[in-house]
Amino acid sequence: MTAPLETPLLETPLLETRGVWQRFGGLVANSDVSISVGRGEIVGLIGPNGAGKSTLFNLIAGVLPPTQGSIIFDGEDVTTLGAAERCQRGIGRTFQVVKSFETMTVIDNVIVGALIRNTVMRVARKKAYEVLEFCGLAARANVMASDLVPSEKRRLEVARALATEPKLLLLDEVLTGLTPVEAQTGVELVRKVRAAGITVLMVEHVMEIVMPLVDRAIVLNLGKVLVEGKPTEVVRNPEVISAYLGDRHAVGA
Ligand SMILES: Nc1ncnc2c1ncn2[C@@H]1O[C@H](COP(=O)(O)OP(=O)(O)OP(=O)(O)O)[C@@H](O)[C@H]1O
Repeated sequence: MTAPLETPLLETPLLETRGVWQRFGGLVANSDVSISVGRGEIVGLIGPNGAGKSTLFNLIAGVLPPTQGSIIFDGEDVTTLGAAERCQRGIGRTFQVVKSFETMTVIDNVIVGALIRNTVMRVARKKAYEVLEFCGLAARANVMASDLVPSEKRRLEVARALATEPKLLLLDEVLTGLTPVEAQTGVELVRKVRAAGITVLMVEHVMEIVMPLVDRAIVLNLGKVLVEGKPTEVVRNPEVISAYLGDRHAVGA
């Protein structure tokens, strides 16, 4: 008789939040949030200002411990691990407010990320160059980060996170505030990231850009998951239209 097969790891989600709460004093920023992200997916996290998206990112990345609930990453409960340990496990992130080191060169910024995996400087530098090429920033390697234009700074944020060799990349509004051409370049970069085998969870406000890109959208409102599903379903959902999108995004409007 053959032994029953264990569930292959490939079929388990890469990320799960289970009943996650985050309270700041009396304010409930995340309320019983349970989401999952499958391996190889691009998932969009959307919702109005103050819905709790950045808070959820911080809980997933380990910046904050949740008040309640657990975070499961790659089959492991990482709830009590700090941000550096989660980065080691394979959670990479960008920040809504660009956090690159302005007084360092572009390549040195990326080396900081690469050193998390490769402590030999020569190896980290090589990795950093590869990542800059991947992100279309190789020609800017030796300029100061402060001299980059805003769209390049966003790509540098992505490059820094990619240099840590994540399994999951959390992108916090990397396409916001860009021209349509720059945003399209950003979309292509996100597609390349997924093609490289990296799962993506992204917070975005620009629906026209994010909806064609994502496989699934999760809508947060008032700290709770309002709806999740295929982008085409989500944009037609009356609750989403009323809480977030407004009539201008309603199908046929
Ligand atoms: N460190 C904190 N201390 C107190 N309140 C906080 C803190 N961080 C977030 N909040 C509050 O939690 C709520 C959710 O904020 P959060 O930044 O997660 O929302 P968001 O969906 O990311 O919004 P936006 O789209 O504007 O970035 C807001 O009311 C915010 O003021």
